[in-house]
Amino acid sequence: MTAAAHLPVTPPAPHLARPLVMQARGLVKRYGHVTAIGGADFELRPGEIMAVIGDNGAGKSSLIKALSGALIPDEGEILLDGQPVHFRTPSDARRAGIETVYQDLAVAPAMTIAENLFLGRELYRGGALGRALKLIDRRRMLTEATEHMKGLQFAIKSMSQPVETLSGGQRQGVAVARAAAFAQHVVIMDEPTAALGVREGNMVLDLIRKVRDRGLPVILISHNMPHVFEIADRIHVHRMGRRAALLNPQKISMADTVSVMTGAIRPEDLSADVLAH
Ligand SMILES: Nc1ncnc2c1ncn2[C@@H]1O[C@H](COP(=O)(O)OP(=O)(O)OP(=O)(O)O)[C@@H](O)[C@H]1O
Repeated sequence: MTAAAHLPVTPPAPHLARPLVMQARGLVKRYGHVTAIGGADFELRPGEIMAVIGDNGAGKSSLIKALSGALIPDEGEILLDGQPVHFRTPSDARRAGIETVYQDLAVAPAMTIAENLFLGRELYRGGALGRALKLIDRRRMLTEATEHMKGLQFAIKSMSQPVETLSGGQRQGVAVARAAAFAQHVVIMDEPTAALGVREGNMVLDLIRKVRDRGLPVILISHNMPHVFEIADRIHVHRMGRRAALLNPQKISMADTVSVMTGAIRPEDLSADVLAH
């Protein structure tokens, strides 16, 4: 037996042992003289809500675009379940199981909730011929939409209701529910509560928590600090094109977080206990 076999083995903390769902290393994106992403790192663990915060122009959107295939980085790498991926379009990212909910609601108001849930992924009846003839299986879409919404405890009377009859929060809820239905790996949400009132914003936060609790990790870009602190497991602070700090919202105050974001507190001056691991 070798000496090493006698060494005590300290198992890593359970959350550290979990593999990363998504990781970005050293991402760079330049537009002429402007560096939108300047060597950014990012990581996402299974089943967590990772908030991404940063001042205007910090480069949050650019980072998210790189992770969702809407932008091709000049340098760096993105790993999904530990494997390098090279997204050239948002469809590439969707095919890899990454769904994005954009700030400007991507719902079709005149269509029903069920149709919106299946928008671009309609179910057809009658096999290959039915698909060729575009025989949409409305009944199955309605049943599956109802089941899915029930699973998320989304209280809506009828899935055949046109989305234009819903409140802003409910519409955003439909967009979130659609992302949750099709995402295999990651849901990215860009300011999902920005245009909503207090009650509706809370409803969408609840829905995001349910998505997380069903095991899907969520990346949440938000300027709304109370929302971030209410819902995030970890906070990625983006500043000047890169990750400035990874914070633990259970340990750091909202005021200090904002100071890190604006540069009033240098990340290296933070005490170790407020950093997220
Ligand atoms: N297509 C582009 N062409 C030129 N410059 C760009 C482009 N996209 C982003 N930038 C620049 O890159 C920097 C980061 O922009 P980005 O939109 O990613 O920041 P942000 O943190 O999302 O800002 P905001 O919160 O205001 O949306 C800014 O200086 C921006 O002007």
